[in-house]
Amino acid sequence: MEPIVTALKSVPIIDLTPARLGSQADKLAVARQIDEAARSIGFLVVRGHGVPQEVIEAASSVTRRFYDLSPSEKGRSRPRSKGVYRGYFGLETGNLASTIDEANAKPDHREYFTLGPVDVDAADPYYRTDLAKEIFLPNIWPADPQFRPAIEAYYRQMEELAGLLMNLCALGLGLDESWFDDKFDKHTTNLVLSNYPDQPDGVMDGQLRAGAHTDYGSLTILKTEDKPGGLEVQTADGRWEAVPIVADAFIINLGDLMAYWTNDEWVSTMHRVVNPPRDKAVGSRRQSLVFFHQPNYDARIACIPTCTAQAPKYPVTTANAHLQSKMAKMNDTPKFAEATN
Ligand SMILES: O=C(O)CCC(=O)C(=O)O
Ligand SMILES: [Fe+2]
Repeated sequence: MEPIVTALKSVPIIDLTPARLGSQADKLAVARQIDEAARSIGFLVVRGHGVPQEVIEAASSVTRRFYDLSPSEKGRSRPRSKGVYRGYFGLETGNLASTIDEANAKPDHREYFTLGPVDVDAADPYYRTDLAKEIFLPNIWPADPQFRPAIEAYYRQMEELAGLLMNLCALGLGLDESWFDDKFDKHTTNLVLSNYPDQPDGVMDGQLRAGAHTDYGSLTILKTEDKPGGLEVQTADGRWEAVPIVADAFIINLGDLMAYWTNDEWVSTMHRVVNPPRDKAVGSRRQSLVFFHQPNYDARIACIPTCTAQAPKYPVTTANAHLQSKMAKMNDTPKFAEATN
């Protein structure tokens, strides 16, 4: 049976099938729907995406198995040195609301596992500079022999879907569909597997599963679960609304770089993950597979040629400079310092 679709007019559900299998005109029609969502709410739900269900299920199930391990077993996947953004980070190591400079932001009631690109060609000189070596760090893999193949397969499927979405974004913005290609051909995307545990004892005052924030990259592809205590977006008039969970679909949202590229014609929308109601706190455990599509580290982020109706608002930057400024705030927590010592 299909889960209930929460009625929410502001986050549209878009079928990608015509963009994958149809004519150029079909593709353009889908691109227009994406453009409309991107201008109004910055979130969309996509179905007909072509990602095999078994790849999603395998990635979800190894993730679940990983989070079922004891704290000390999970701790074996912790990074061994400071500054290594790979592997397992425990509860309250991250503080998403601090990335929007929220005073008094509490660390997130979430644990996560993060990995970077899975097909780096170590012989390519691009990856051999000192900066590139800091960015393309080797991934950390837990002992479960099924974990790495399932997660790598999922990562590669997300790369393909993200490529399609970026082509559609380019078309939606009136650019050649390949406009973003050379900005993502050596992308630095992190896949974050997040777990929001049950909250039998409640949480600190003001603490959330994930504090309000915008995402830092170009776009985010999210696979999550329909559980009490879920994802909310902030609408233009400041209200928080639940994002619909649709079977066989992914939630997509734009990140800051899209707002910079488009001079705010497209929105990087504020969102958060709320706590379950107290009477549903047990059994509310929720996991998310979050693909933060992030350009090449040296990609130049400047107002794109079709978005110059107003004078450019943002100084020119690079993808990595923006990411690092956000990560420094996100990881400025006592538990992050402990975890990476
Ligand atoms: O778990 C979710 O639903 C979304 C989490 C999120 O917004 C993030 O990790 O950036
Ligand atoms: Fe987010």
